[in-house]
Amino acid sequence: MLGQLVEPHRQTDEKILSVKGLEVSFDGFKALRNLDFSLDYGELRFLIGPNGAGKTTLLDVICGKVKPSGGQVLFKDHIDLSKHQEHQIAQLGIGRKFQTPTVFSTLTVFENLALSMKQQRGLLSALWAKTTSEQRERLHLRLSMIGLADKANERAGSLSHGEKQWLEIGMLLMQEADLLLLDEPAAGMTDSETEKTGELLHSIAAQQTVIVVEHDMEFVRRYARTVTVLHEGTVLREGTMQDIQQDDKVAEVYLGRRVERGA
Ligand SMILES: Nc1ncnc2c1ncn2[C@@H]1O[C@H](COP(=O)(O)OP(=O)(O)OP(=O)(O)O)[C@@H](O)[C@H]1O
Repeated sequence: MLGQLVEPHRQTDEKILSVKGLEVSFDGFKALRNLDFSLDYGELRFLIGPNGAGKTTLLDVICGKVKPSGGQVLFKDHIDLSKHQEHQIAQLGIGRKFQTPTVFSTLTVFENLALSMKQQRGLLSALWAKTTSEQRERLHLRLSMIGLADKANERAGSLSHGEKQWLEIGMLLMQEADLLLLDEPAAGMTDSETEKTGELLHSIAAQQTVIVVEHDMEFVRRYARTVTVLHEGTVLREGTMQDIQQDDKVAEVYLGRRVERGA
């Protein structure tokens, strides 16, 4: 099982996510229109765009919360996500983390992670049954990855906001999701927590694929590899942050209004 965690990325042209001509309508209003988007295995992709651009709606479609009115969303080149319910999509290997952490505050950090472990057993037996040595190894690996190894026995409720966010990311990692969808993972964090989060995203992307929706342009500048800019429900531009910052159209619709250009 541990071998899965260090599996090298595949070298083929296979995409982990491939979105074509995606349309989403809310009572006739097109929140997403003719949107094309694809993601290679092991990518760390930042999704940015002005308010109402469609970022959350795109994540909602990927995780099954919103059904498209047109187009195609393929996971691993062969799974049509529009045909699956939200819980099935989670089981298929797509994990979503919302902005507000939802950890079990009366349980310890370790127990929260153990409960999230991908397994056949029910919740209670997962908590009380003995973990195998292999499972403990996975738990400790994730604990150190999220920087909470020395807080394993503390109640999650006593953690700082940033630590709760990391714990929740760790819980997603325990589910062994292949694709993680993170909504503003560094929101409300201190500077040092923000830095650790940026580093954590990069270490996750060494093994899994990550999409991050982000408003904090300083965070994007520091940690983004490839950035996709959405505007009015479709992709406006895609490229490195440097490309994006130099793009006049992006400056016009987005960056110019939110951040000083070239800063
Ligand atoms: N359930 C809904 N019903 C009606 N309209 C919706 C619904 N959800 C989103 N919208 C609209 O769809 C558009 C895209 O919204 P979305 O939340 O995806 O944008 P966003 O890029 O995530 O914005 P923000 O950065 O402000 O979170 C907006 O105009 C929004 O008002």
